[in-house]
Amino acid sequence: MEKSIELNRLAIGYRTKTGTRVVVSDIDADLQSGQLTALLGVNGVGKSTLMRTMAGFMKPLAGTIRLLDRPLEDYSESEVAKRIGVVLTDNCRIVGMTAGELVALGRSPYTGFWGRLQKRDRQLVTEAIERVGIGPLINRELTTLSDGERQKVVIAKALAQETPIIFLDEPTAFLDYPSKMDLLRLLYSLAHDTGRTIFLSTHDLDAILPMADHVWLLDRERPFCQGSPASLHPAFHTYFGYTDTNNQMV
Ligand SMILES: Nc1ncnc2c1ncn2[C@@H]1O[C@H](COP(=O)(O)OP(=O)(O)OP(=O)(O)O)[C@@H](O)[C@H]1O
Repeated sequence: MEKSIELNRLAIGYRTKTGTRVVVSDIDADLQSGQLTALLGVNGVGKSTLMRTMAGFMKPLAGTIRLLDRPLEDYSESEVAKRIGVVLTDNCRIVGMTAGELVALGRSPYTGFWGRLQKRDRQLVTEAIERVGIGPLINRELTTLSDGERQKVVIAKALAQETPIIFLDEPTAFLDYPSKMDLLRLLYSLAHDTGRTIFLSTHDLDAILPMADHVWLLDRERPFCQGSPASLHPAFHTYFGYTDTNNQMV
């Protein structure tokens, strides 16, 4: 296992016309390859902001981010796209595009947006489609799919992108229970069998805690903390009123 991302004294938030809005500060943490790390916290605490900042979509307010042992700001956008695949909650609805075409766009960091797919690109797209089980959907237009179906397509696109690191913002949000568990098993096996770094945010404690190798906790009142699910178990109760018998969610 290696550190794939390292945060030092990171502060995240927004620069607005009236000033700076700090969402979270003093984050010291790292993500390891071969592990599934879960980012937990109540609504509005800063999970998406953190993920967007770590993916280079937003600038940190302070502190540093290192990606594969180099400062994140030293990478170009396309260099980051070859290293981090990002699945956000926007749940992509591009009019006129089929599911298969969206998955194929996962290869665009290598081919350019309009680039032709080579044999290996097509093979990776096919493998991603099979792995997520969306074969029957590939000729359907994205706008005709259910939220859960579209979510799986976006995840297949991230797999086709073949990055060593994958970020997913609430990937289980639209999924029914069997699909949720299938997806978490898939992400766990991507981490453990292929050595990828998987980093996902979720409110679904019961589903994620048995699967996660590591947990990051964001809270408005308390400093950032991280650890194994077992070591943080008392904190889940303090932070979220969670017990593992009543199916409460964060
Ligand atoms: N563009 C923006 N400008 C200013 N503040 C913002 C902006 N986007 C989000 N925020 C604020 O930043 C804080 C963190 O939001 P964020 O979306 O990161 O939370 P979250 O933990 O992902 O929430 P949820 O679980 O509801 O998705 C919130 O208070 C939100 O209102």
